[in-house]
Amino acid sequence: MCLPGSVTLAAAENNQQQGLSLVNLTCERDERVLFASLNADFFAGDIVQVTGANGRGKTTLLKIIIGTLPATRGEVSWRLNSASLRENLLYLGHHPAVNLSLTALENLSWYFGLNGRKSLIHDNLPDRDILTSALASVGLGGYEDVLCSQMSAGQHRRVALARLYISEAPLWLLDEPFTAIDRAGVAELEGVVAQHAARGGIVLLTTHQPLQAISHFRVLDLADFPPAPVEVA
Ligand SMILES: Nc1ncnc2c1ncn2[C@@H]1O[C@H](COP(=O)(O)OP(=O)(O)OP(=O)(O)O)[C@@H](O)[C@H]1O
Repeated sequence: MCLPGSVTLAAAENNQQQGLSLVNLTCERDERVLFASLNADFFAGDIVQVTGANGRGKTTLLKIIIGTLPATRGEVSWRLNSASLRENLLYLGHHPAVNLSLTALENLSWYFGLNGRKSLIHDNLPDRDILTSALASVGLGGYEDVLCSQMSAGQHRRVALARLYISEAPLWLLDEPFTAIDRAGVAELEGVVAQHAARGGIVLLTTHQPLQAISHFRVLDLADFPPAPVEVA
């Protein structure tokens, strides 16, 4: 099966066999090569920190992996135990993507397609309990019904990160997830990432901060995949 960009899906028999391969991936933007001939494999249990200086292409790489940007050359090959990338993938983008005109609970509800309308959330107590608990886990207990327009940047990020506590997707792609999060919050969230990998999940994340609370992770440094030097005649 082919998806937009350079993404293909292959069948995996179970969660443990799920994974992702980047094959000879090269990306040019505005006639500038960001990275070239990037090969990497990701397996169940992997935590991979994608590193590189500002503008090196970390966000671009994640977008290529999920198929919203095309690679110039090469292939992204997912191995999934169901045909749906959407079911298997949790992607948190660079921006928290919080709707300011909705409450924290409505935003979280919307993410999961439960139903963003307040009346239905309130009628559906089991869902509300699950979402309320997730918000409490990111330090937003008591903020369920507060409009996001009345929250800080760090709280917006926390609303988005609450998804980590209720996601059943095995594959997490997190672009700068800890931006605007205080130190205690980062340590807690690193713990959630580590637990997810310990259960057989795969996490790719970009962050400029060193990981403190995660003991086993790999680094994918985009500086290791530089474009070939231009030959001067
Ligand atoms: N919307 C865009 N249109 C064209 N080029 C873009 C666009 N966004 C980014 N770029 C280019 O792609 C390059 C890589 O950007 P990207 O956001 O992937 O970098 P990054 O490594 O995630 O950076 P940062 O650490 O600053 O978030 C940038 O240097 C920029 O020149």
